[in-house]
Amino acid sequence: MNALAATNRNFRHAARILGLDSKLEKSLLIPFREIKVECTIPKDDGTLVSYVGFRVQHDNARGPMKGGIRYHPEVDPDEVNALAQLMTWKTAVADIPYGGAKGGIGCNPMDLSVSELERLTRVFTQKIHDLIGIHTDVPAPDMGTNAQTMAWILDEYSKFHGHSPAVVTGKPIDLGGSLGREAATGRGVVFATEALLKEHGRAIKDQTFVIQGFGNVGSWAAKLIHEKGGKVIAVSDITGAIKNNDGIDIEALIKHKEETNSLNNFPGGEAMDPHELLVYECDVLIPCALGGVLNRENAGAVKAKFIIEAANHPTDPDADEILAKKGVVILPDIYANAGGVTVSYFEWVQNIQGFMWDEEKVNNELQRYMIRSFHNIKKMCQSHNCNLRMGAFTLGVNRVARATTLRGWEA
Ligand SMILES: NC(=O)C1=CN([C@@H]2O[C@H](COP(=O)(O)OP(=O)(O)OC[C@H]3O[C@@H](n4cnc5c(N)ncnc54)[C@H](O)[C@@H]3O)[C@@H](O)[C@H]2O)C=CC1
Ligand SMILES: O=C(O)CCC(=O)C(=O)O
Repeated sequence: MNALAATNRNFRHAARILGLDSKLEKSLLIPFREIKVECTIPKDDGTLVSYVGFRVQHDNARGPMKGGIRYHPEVDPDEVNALAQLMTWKTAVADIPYGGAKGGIGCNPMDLSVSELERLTRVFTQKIHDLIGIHTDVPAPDMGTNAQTMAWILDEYSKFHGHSPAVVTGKPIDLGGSLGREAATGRGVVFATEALLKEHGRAIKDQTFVIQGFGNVGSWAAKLIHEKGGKVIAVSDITGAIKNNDGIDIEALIKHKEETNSLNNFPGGEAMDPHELLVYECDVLIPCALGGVLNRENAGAVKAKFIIEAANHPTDPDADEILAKKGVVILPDIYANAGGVTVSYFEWVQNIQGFMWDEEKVNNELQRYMIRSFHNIKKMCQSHNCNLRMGAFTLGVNRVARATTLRGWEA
């Protein structure tokens, strides 16, 4: 099922549970604005190449729209729409004063040189600079983008609007980025995992973990789990997959990846078929890469007891049903990966105040926000007798619905 159909289905299910009025339901579903722009750049060899850039601004009832920008060959309008909508519910679940947005360019960043990536980012920013802003829409990194990408957006935007560090988050520290933002999504995943496991009488140190994706989110999650004594027994990325049932030395794997740009030939692990990874025997499976990776084809074979959705929409609704029947507990994306946007909020607050927090404060506040949201989700699960995904969706949708109604927008 495509990402938008899946996200709409989850939203409608939550709206039904909440008994939302049909007009309000419709207004919450329709995006505020969809932007599609041509981005043509000269390649390093002088030839011209054109890409399509998207920014979908889904909802701003609770505050400026917020969400990452993705560079990936599979970026398409439906997926960006779905990801923007997920951001609206995610910021509401985290109870931070934002709406939701997402952007992307259909390109393969691995095929572009650094100067080509810079040109592409600057052209994209030129095309959307009037539609983003500190109090309207604040981009951040996502798959295929990073702090350097945010630095180029900040610089290009500032040419039109004056120095504006708060227009993007996930920036380099030297340009007003927050300490702790780079690790925040992975760290939030770990706080969320701890909260869930505690409820089941377990702890990270007693569990085995399988992680798909070893970029920003996957590598930080793996590193922090490893530090807490959890055994990471299999890891994959776009280059391949490795396993070691005695536990992979994650620090050594990070070093190997930095040196070789690949997981292959890591001396502390054995190569495995990447398709086997999601169905490998473990306690906790953490998808940290693409959407839709758990679907009706593979869900029946999943052996994990817990799935922590660090990626956005890794589980499609067919898989959700199959996994529920098997008793697999799923911690949904709009909660599990909210650590990134939560620290983005802290970064934005620091930029607006012109005051920098130390890293301990960032991490402590992040933990407080993640635990608070977990308990709020559990309360919704109890009130509505629903699973964690619907607990999170009803929590988020209800908050946005209340803000919409208070503004008088629903009629
Ligand atoms: N960066 C952030 O702060 C946040 C990211 N997310 C989500 O987390 C996921 C990962 O994002 P990042 O780590 O930022 O991206 P990234 O670009 O830093 O890393 C992505 C990783 O996925 C791997 N990958 C790509 N295709 C794969 C495949 N077919 N099989 C296995 N691995 C594959 C890549 O090799 C890379 O290791 C995405 O779904 C993103 O939307 C969610 C919240 C915040
Ligand atoms: O940090 C942010 O503003 C957004 C992160 C993001 O794109 C996400 O949570 O999926």
